[in-house]
Amino acid sequence: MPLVAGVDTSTQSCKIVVRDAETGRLVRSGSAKHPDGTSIDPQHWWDAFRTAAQEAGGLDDVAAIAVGGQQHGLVALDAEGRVIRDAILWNDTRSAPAAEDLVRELGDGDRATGAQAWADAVGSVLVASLTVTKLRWLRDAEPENAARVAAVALPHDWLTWRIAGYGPEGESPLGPRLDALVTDRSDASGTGYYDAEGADGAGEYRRDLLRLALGRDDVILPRVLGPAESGGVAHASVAGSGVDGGALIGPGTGDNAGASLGLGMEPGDIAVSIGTSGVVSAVAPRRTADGTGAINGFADATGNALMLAVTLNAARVLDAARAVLGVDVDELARLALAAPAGADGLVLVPYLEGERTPNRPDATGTLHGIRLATSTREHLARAYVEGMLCGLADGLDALRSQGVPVQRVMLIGGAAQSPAVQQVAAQVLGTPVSIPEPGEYVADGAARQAAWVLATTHDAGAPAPAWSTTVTTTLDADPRPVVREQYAAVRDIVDPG
Ligand SMILES: Nc1ncnc2c1ncn2[C@@H]1O[C@H](COP(=O)(O)OP(=O)(O)O)[C@@H](O)[C@H]1O
Ligand SMILES: O=C(CO)[C@@H](O)[C@H](O)COP(=O)(O)O
Repeated sequence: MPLVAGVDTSTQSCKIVVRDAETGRLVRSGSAKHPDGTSIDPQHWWDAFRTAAQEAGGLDDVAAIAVGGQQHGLVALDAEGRVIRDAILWNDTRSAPAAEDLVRELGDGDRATGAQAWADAVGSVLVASLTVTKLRWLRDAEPENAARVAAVALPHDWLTWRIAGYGPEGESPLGPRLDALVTDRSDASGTGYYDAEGADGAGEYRRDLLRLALGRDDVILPRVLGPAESGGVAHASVAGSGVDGGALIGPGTGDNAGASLGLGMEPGDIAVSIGTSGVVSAVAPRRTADGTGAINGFADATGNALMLAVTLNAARVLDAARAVLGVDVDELARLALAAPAGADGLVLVPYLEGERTPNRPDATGTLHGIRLATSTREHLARAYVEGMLCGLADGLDALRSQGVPVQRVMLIGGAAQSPAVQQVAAQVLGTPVSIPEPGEYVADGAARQAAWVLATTHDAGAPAPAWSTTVTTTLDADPRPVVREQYAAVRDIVDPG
């Protein structure tokens, strides 16, 4: 049976799965870490990809490959295909003032008008995460770099381009063919200069908005491929990666659309992903245009919309708790579950890295309700888990308020493996919580896309392969209203909006 590879070039690491194209059976996998930081030389992604590919036993035998990746990061390339500066990632908030400027400019000076205009145009009100704000920041803060920009890519576009053999002269077999850059509708929809539903539903770049941000629009943007359209072939001599020539390359995806494809999500399903970002997402036939900014109206990887609420503070909140307490993930979970729901009033508002939803780029976290009785390791652990999940519960409410049906929640991402996260999720989200078997669902979605691309070489209209997802545990809803009530009270004190 042919094999396919799926890659997740995420914030913290690169993960690769090799699966049977027909059944979806996992055959091999590998991963490698990325350095910390909110701006990073993309060379690290390439190095991590090659290491992960080796750990996965090489990719010589795969018939197709696709890359899912962290969204929004700005990879600015010069005419020689060189990265002009470190990529500025989705969780870098330096462009928050630029986002505000762009919102007001589109509203002729009025913020509310501008916010709705961006939501109508591209599905999202601008915050620092979106690529277009990073271009405005570049124009203002680094005009010499801005003047050198010949092409703008996202992390998954850039890695796909390198796998195809393109890159700077001397570092790649095929050289700097900028017009060979490709992307997909899902990741393009997170740039802020692509309307996934424009051009009668076909999707179109909004070069006027790109020009508004950068001051010019004479830059190459990746060609947007269809959901199962091949972007070429992996190059045979990609040094050290083990990708053999002839492997078809899929369009790739933004990571959240990748997870949605990997999980096989249908309307009514909600994915709650707890990785570096916290993401509450749902597939819908059309996006809404939420002028409040709580919901991003992106595209999925199949032709639908993907509605998301995204927080900056998720798994790393728990990493911070572990650092404070000096414990590993198992002990953090044990401590959190040893304290009562609500932690006797100890509440964390977890804006440790600023926040995106709500849009508070300069906010800091707050620990409220410290008393002698709550000054225990157990209470602290519980407060961190509950605060992080309450931010996501607010996101789920925002999705509901946009009319998104909520039938079941699937918990994924690194921190979803924590028993404390699982149990507290059932308490604060107010829905049954399903835990799919541990896995890399973004990489799985990319692999499924690769299998889909492969299938279309025999049958142009083939559907995505019907791989199944195994749910290992389902927790009944276990609502504890006190947790969200006291969180909301403290949140509204520290962040009156
Ligand atoms: N059992 C666990 N409990 C809590 N956090 C965990 C656990 N396992 C992994 N993590 C955390 O999950 C994060 C990595 O998740 P991942 O989804 O791979 O992130 P990303 O996709 O953003 O790179 C890390 O911050 C890690 O510490
Ligand atoms: O910004 C978003 C989505 O809008 C994030 O979800 C990024 O796409 C990063 O994802 P992870 O690496 O945390 O999974």
